Parts: sequence; C-alpha cells; structure tokens
Amino acid sequence: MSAISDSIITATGLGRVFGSGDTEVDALTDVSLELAPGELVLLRGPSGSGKTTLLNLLGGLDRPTTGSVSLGGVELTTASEDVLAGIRQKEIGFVFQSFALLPVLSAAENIEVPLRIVRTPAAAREARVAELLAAVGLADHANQRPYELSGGQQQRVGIARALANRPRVLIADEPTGQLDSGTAAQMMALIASLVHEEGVAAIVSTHDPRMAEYADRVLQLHDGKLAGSGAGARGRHAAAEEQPPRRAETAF
Ligand SMILES: Nc1ncnc2c1ncn2[C@@H]1O[C@H](COP(=O)(O)OP(=O)(O)OP(=O)(O)O)[C@@H](O)[C@H]1O
Repeated sequence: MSAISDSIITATGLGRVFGSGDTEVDALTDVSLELAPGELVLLRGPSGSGKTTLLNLLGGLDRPTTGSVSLGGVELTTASEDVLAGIRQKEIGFVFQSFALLPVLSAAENIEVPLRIVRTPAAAREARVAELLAAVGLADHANQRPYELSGGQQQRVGIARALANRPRVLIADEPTGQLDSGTAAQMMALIASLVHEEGVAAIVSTHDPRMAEYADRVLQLHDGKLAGSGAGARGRHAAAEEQPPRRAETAF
C-alpha cells in the first residue's frame, strides 16, 4: 500500500513490439511495476528476455507500443522530446555495461559532465564531484583518465557520474557485465549503499543470480513477460530488521 503511494516510477501494462509483419518481435508484453525511493530492484532474465527494452522504456529512451510509464507524476509516454530530455538529465542517472566514459576527460571531469549540462555553478560542481569521488573510493584518482583506471574503477566513475545531479531514479543495464566476479560483487555493494544513502530508486539488470544478495526486490523477466518477483536478500534482512519502526511510521 505505502509502496504504491510512495513510488517514483509507475509502469502499467507496458508492451513493446519491434518491426512489423514477418519480422515483428514482441520484446515486452504487459509489464507493470513500481519503484520506490531508496529501493534497489534487480531485473533478471536470460538474454533476449527484454531487460534492456524495459529499462529503455522506464528511462524515457524509448516509447512503448502499449501501456504507460510515469516518473514523479509525469507521463513519459506522451511527453515531448524536450520534456523527456530534461527528465533524463535531471531525474535519471544511467549506468552502462561499457562504462561509457569520455576518454579525454579525467575521472573528476567525467563526473562533472552532467553537472555542467544543467549549468550547476562551479563551486557546487566542485563540491559534488569531491563528495562523489570520496563516496566511490576514488578520491586519489580524480585526475586519472579512464585508460589509467581498472574496469572496476571506471565503473565507479560511471556510477558517480550517474548520481551527480542527485537523480530520483538510477537505471543500470548490466553494470557488472564486464567485471570479474569479485569486482562485480563490490560494485553491487557500492550501488546498494549509495542507493540507500541517497534515497534513489534503482533498477539494475543482470544475468548474475548472485547479485540478488544486494537487492531489496528481484523481478524476473522471461520472453518479455514478468515471470516472477520476490524479495532480494537485502529486502529480507530489511524486513526482519526494520519492520516494527516502519510500521509505526506508516501506521496512519
Ligand atoms: N531495436 C530492435 N529491433 C528489433 N528487435 C529488437 C530491438 N531491440 C530488441 N529487440 C528484440 O527484443 C527482444 C528483447 O531484447 P532485449 O535487448 O531487451 O533483451 P535483454 O534481456 O536485454 O537481452 P541481453 O541480456 O542479451 O542484453 C529480443 O528478441 C531482441 O532481439
């Protein structure tokens, strides 16, 4: 009940068909979900099950064939390109499997890019970049370029950049796909702690079943349909540890 009224993203009956005629593909069929602040939802499913398609729709990078997505009360499905661009810049942080850093910029400058795009004043940019570099454990690597950093360090920069404008939603498509398993686990732990600290609603796709350890909730996609959902390990721990005070807070 409270998750519904608190949710930042509400997707209802999402469907996405690619192509037409003989080449038509039902990439996504009748997917409904909600995301609440401070919640890390893991999106699992085999290759081709529709994870990227769903994340693109939730992030306003693509429009559904059927259904609707609202973010903070704004209906993305019918929003103009200008409105969508503004929402993507200010309300959503994207993390990509390929890191997608600008190679000529340092770690600090990469993190600063989204702040420059929304014309944040220099002093505030500097403070936010320093805060984020520290939060992702790269305070000593501020001036290094991506090629001077390990894959895990590059993805830390990617996560910091995604959070730069204090988005309400974090969307990460296979953020650990290019990392070894130890680094991948560190990255998910980092994402989980930042999501909870910054109160961001996060949805993260992965092939790796071990990542459920860090999630509050796990959604399973199969052939473009939601095939199941359940509490992640974090969600189970949180429910056991936090339920009494939460109930008291939401008793009304
Ligand atoms: N632009 C497109 N044109 C045609 N078909 C597409 C397009 N994008 C995705 N598809 C198809 O939609 C289905 C879902 O693809 P999607 O990339 O969302 O899956 P995924 O779960 O993210 O896969 P992976 O884990 O391999 O990234 C697949 O059958 C794919 O071939």
